[in-house]
Amino acid sequence: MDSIDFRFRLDWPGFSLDVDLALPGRGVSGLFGHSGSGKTTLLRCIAGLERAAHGYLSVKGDVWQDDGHWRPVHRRPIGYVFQEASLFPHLDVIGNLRFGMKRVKTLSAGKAALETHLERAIELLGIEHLLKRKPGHLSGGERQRVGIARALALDPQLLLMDEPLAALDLKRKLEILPYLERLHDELAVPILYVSHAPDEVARLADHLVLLENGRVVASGPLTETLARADLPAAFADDAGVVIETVLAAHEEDGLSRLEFPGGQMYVGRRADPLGRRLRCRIHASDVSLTLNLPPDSSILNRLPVTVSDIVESDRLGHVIVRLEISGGGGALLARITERSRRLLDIKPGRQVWAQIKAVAVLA
Ligand SMILES: Nc1ncnc2c1ncn2[C@@H]1O[C@H](COP(=O)(O)OP(=O)(O)OP(=O)(O)O)[C@@H](O)[C@H]1O
Repeated sequence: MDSIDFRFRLDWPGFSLDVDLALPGRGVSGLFGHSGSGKTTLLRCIAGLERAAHGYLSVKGDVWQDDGHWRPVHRRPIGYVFQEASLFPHLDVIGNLRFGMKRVKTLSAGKAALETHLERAIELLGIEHLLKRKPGHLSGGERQRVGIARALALDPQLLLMDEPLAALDLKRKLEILPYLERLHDELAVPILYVSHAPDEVARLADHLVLLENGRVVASGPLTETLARADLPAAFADDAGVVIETVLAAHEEDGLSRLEFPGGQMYVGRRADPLGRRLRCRIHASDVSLTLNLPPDSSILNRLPVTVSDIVESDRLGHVIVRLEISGGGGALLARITERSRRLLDIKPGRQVWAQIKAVAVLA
């Protein structure tokens, strides 16, 4: 009852979409896939902008469409955030926010409740100081924050975000990511977040859906799905896992120590307080394997692991090795050459050391 369930089948010349999914009714579901895999088309089906020949959609038990019933787009309580927020240039920010709310009369609660949602959206996106500005006087990141606030002010039951950072340069992306994290942490509304940037999805999502040629290739909790040895081809150079850690200590030599079930890792000094949960990303290409612990290695982060799976890599002469971290700390992926695999006799069940060359702290 608390999930978002849908089935869509749509046939166009040269492309067909055929999906059947149940997504969690809370948190962020990342929808990842290469260009043309059907991510936008799927969001448009959910929004009611495309009418799939065979379609079913229920949001937390409320059926929005099935074979005999179709709720049109203006009666679906969704917020839709696009790559670029199209704001009315002649209206100031608050005018733009209020304009979007006019249609809400048909959707939900009374006026007072809507005002509360508007205030909350303004606060969440940190745009109080921008309310009187015209869109022409906003940066790309600020415009996008206004676009997200506009979607939230409608008190949506589902927030659809289609590559909301894709049009921004890196600096603006980094500026807006903390606001997206706030949405994730503080909002009860489920978010479907489309991106073709694996690191962005790894940072924000709890659940991951991988789409290829209009079909679902994988759908599951983020950490489990990223650690599957059979999917890295889809992620190419960005293949790698996410490990949830806790900041345990700031060491005297300028490093911070992160702990997780089964081990610990060191990263450059963090400004965060001790006890903070930090999500880390470890790319498969940053993990190498040794049979014994070399006494003279400069690599600090080394974990005892057990090989559980070996799959041919998308890169010629390489394999992807899945490694279970002892103590239930999850799994790592390593991309190594086929020659190294042979020389070290890497096979399922073998206990080895994983040397981690780089750990990126995502949040
Ligand atoms: N109205 C349409 N009629 C026919 N084909 C379409 C239509 N809209 C999109 N397509 C095709 O459907 C496929 C999926 O497009 P879609 O925009 O959903 O992909 P995407 O994964 O969102 O891609 P991107 O990451 O580039 O935005 C593409 O091959 C596209 O050319």
